[in-house]
Amino acid sequence: MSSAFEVRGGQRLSGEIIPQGAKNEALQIISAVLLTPEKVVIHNIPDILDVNLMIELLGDMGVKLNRISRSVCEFQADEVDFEYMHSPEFKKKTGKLRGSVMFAGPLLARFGKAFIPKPGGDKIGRRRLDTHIIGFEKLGAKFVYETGDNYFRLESEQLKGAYMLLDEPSVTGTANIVMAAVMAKGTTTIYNAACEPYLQQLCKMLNGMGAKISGVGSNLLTIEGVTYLGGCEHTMLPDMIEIGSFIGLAAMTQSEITIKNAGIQHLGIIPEKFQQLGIQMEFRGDDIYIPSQEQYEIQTFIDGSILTISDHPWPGFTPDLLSIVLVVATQAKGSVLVHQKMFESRLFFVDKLIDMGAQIILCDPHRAAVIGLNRTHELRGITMTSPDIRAGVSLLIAALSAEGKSTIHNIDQIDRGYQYIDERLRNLGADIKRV
Ligand SMILES: CC(=O)N[C@H]1[C@@H](OP(=O)(O)OP(=O)(O)OC[C@H]2O[C@@H](n3ccc(=O)[nH]c3=O)[C@H](O)[C@@H]2O)O[C@H](CO)[C@@H](O)[C@@H]1O
Ligand SMILES: C=C(OP(=O)(O)O)C(=O)O
Repeated sequence: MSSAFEVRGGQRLSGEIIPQGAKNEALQIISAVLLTPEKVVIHNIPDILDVNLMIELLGDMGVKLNRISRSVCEFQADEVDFEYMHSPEFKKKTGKLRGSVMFAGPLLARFGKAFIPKPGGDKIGRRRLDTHIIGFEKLGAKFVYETGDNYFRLESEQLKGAYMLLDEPSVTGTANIVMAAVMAKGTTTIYNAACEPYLQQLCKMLNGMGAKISGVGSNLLTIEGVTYLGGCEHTMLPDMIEIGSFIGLAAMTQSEITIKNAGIQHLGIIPEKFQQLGIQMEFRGDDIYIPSQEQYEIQTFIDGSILTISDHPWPGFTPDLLSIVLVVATQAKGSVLVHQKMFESRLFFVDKLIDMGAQIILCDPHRAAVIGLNRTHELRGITMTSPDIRAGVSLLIAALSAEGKSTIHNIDQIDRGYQYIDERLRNLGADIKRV
C-alpha cells in the first residue's frame, strides 16, 4: 500500500456518502467473540487496517474465521492457542493497535489467564491502563508487570463479582472489565463506567449471548455473572466519528453532502457541536443533509463570550472529533477555543494548519484558540505528515479546501480508521490520489 495522498484542493464536492461501521465499536465486539466456543456472526465490519489486524490476530490465536464478505465475518473461538500469545510476533502485532488490549477481559473470564503486551494506537499523550488492571484486580485477578518487555500477565482461577468505582470512565477499560465480569461468580457493580454507544452495543451483544447486564447506557452497570455464553449475531452502528468528519468536510469545502443512514439517535451531542460552529444541517429520516454554505458563523455563549468546545466522557463531546472541529473553525466567521482535556499531545498538528495560513494560537498542549478566516483567503496546499488518525483526516479536509496541491504522508494513520477514503471522496468529486 502506498504511503501518501496527493490532493488538489478547492473543488466543491457533492453527493451521498454512507458511513462505515464504527471502528471503536468493532474493536470491542471482535474481542468479545473470545467469550464463547460457539459461532458469532458480525455484520457491518469496517474494512480498515486496525480492524483487519484484530481479525488477523484472532486467526493467529487459533480462532476459526470465515470472512463471508468484507463486511461480514463469522468467528468461532472453540480453541485458543495460548503458546502463540508468548511469541514475539504476537507482541509485535498487538503493539500496532490499541484495541488488542481488550483481548484480556474475555480471556481472563473464560480461561483464567491473559497477557497484555504494551498496546499501540495513537501517540497522543499518556494512555495508561490503570483502570483496566485495577478493575481486573477487584475481580480477584493477580497481575505481574514484566518491566523488561512491558508485558502484563494476569491470572485467576475464578473471578468473583465485586463493587468498583472506576477512577475515570475509560472506554476500553470499561469494555475490558465488563467482558471479564460477565462470567465472574456473583454480582459486579461498575460505577463511573464509560457509556459510549460502543459500550451500549457491546452490552447488547453480551446480553444476546446470555449475559445479565443492566444499567446499559448509564454510568452504573450491574452484571450478574453467568457460567456460559453462547453464540450470537451482531451488527455494528454507523461510525459516529466518520459522520462528524463528513459534516466538517462538507462545511470546510462548501459542499452539499448527504450522509446516508447516520444512526442519528446514537449521535448524542455531536450534531449540536457542529451547529454551534454555524454549520446548517437537516435531518431527513435517518440521513443528514448538509447544504452548501458560503459562510458559517460560530455562535457565542449566551452572555456573548467566546465559545469553548471541549471533550468530555459520553454523553459529552468525544475527543476524537475535536481535531475536526478545530480545522472547520479555521474558515468560520468568529472565534472558538478548542480545549482538549483528555489527551496531552493531540493538538500539535495545528502547526501544519498555521503553515497553510490558518490563524491559530496554541495556548498550551491542551488549548488552541482559532480565529476564523471567514474565507478572506483560502488555506494554501503544503506537504505534511499525518501525526494521528483524527489529525490526519483533519489535514486531509484542510487540503481538500486549500488552494493548490497538498501531499499528506504517513497515511496508514488514516487508513487504520477510514475505509476506502480516497475512493469514497473521489465519488463526491474530490481530486485525491494515492502516490
Ligand atoms: C480503541 C478506542 O476505543 N479508542 C478510544 C478510547 O481510547 P481509550 O479507551 O484508550 O481511552 P480512555 O477512555 O481510557 O481515556 C483516554 C484518555 O483520557 C483520559 N481521561 C479519560 C476519562 C476522563 O474522564 N478523563 C480523562 O482525562 C485518560 O486518562 C486517557 O489519557 O477512548 C478515547 C476517549 O474517548 C478515544 O479517544 C479513543 O479513540
Ligand atoms: C485515538 C483513536 O484511536 P486508538 O484509540 O485506536 O488510538 C481514535 O479512534 O481517534
